[in-house]
Amino acid sequence: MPKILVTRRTFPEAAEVLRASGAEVVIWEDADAPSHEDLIAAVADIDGLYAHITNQVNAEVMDAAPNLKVIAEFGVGYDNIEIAAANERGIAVCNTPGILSESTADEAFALLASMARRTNDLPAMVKRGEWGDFDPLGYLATDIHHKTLGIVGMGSIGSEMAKRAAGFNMNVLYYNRNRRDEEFGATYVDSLEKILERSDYVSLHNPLTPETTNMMSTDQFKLMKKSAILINTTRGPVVDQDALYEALVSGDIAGAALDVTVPEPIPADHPLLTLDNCLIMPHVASATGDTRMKMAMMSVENVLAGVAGDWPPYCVNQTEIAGNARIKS
Ligand SMILES: NC(=O)C1=CN([C@@H]2O[C@H](COP(=O)(O)OP(=O)(O)OC[C@H]3O[C@@H](n4cnc5c(N)ncnc54)[C@H](OP(=O)(O)O)[C@@H]3O)[C@@H](O)[C@H]2O)C=CC1
Ligand SMILES: O=CC(=O)O
Repeated sequence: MPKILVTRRTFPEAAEVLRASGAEVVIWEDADAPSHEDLIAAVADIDGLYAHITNQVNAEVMDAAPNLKVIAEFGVGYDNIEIAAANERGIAVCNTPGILSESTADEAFALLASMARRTNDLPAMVKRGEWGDFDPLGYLATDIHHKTLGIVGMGSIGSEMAKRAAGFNMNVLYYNRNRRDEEFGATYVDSLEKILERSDYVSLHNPLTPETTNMMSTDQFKLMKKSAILINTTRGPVVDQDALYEALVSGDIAGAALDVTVPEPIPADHPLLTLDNCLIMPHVASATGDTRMKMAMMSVENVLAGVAGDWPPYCVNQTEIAGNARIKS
């Protein structure tokens, strides 16, 4: 009987499908995610790992799990998994692409709109009783319509962002390393520098990789318009947070909305939390009930296929491990 570890609580429906497969299923139900040491202890005899962003699944974890055949990440980003180590060991790595793109773009666009129309800071002012008499020059916001949105990383989520921006009559630019065939009305820009210079809003949707770590730092903020707003719903380390703080305080950019930070959770005394022009959400862009349920079911499908010796439907390293895959040995 294969054994599966689920590293966070999950929907009862997903747990039921896992258990109905006949596998032995262990679900980490604690409010806190397992520590790295807890994870190492818990994987000793597992065949499948249903993993979450809360844990780094590195070579050390993989070496503690000699039977591990498949890692099914609950999410599309899998930067928390040491993919080179999985490839070396023939462990299949899977994710949940596509199904969360619309919810994630909804949140990214909501962050953009909130920063533009000041739903981030003005309600707090009203609650403090500081709403003065009507003032034609007071509480001024920034338009969304006819402004330029720069999308960095025009993949599945970036494309959904472009569609939303079109509905708001925005001009849309995008930067990818490769120009797309389907552009959703957006205009391709061939460098990060150019898109930063030209955009009123910059929304990040590229994955976290060694190349994109600290991709947004002091030099990049200085290229942006002083009126520009940054939206980051991809991964915290894509933005150099110290440089962002300086840019927000010095006025190099006007504002930032972040769904993701370093670390997560961000400590309550972090300097970014003192700024009115910075809005921070607790990594929830995909977090609607419907979408999270679909992600859970896709993760279940992936992990069950892997422990049964089949290629998981959303395997990201099938080509790399074709010759040494544990699920086939
Ligand atoms: N906050 C949240 O809750 C969520 C966050 N995410 C994050 O969003 C990311 C994107 O997801 P998704 O849209 O599905 O991924 P996709 O793979 O569909 O799209 C990623 C895009 O980024 C581009 N890209 C890759 N590297 C670079 C680079 N160095 N510079 C510029 N563009 C680059 C790719 O194009 P090309 O290869 O041509 O460069 C591709 O178009 C995930 O990796 C995850 O980190 C996802 C879901 C929810
Ligand atoms: O952060 C979430 C993801 O799906 O990636």
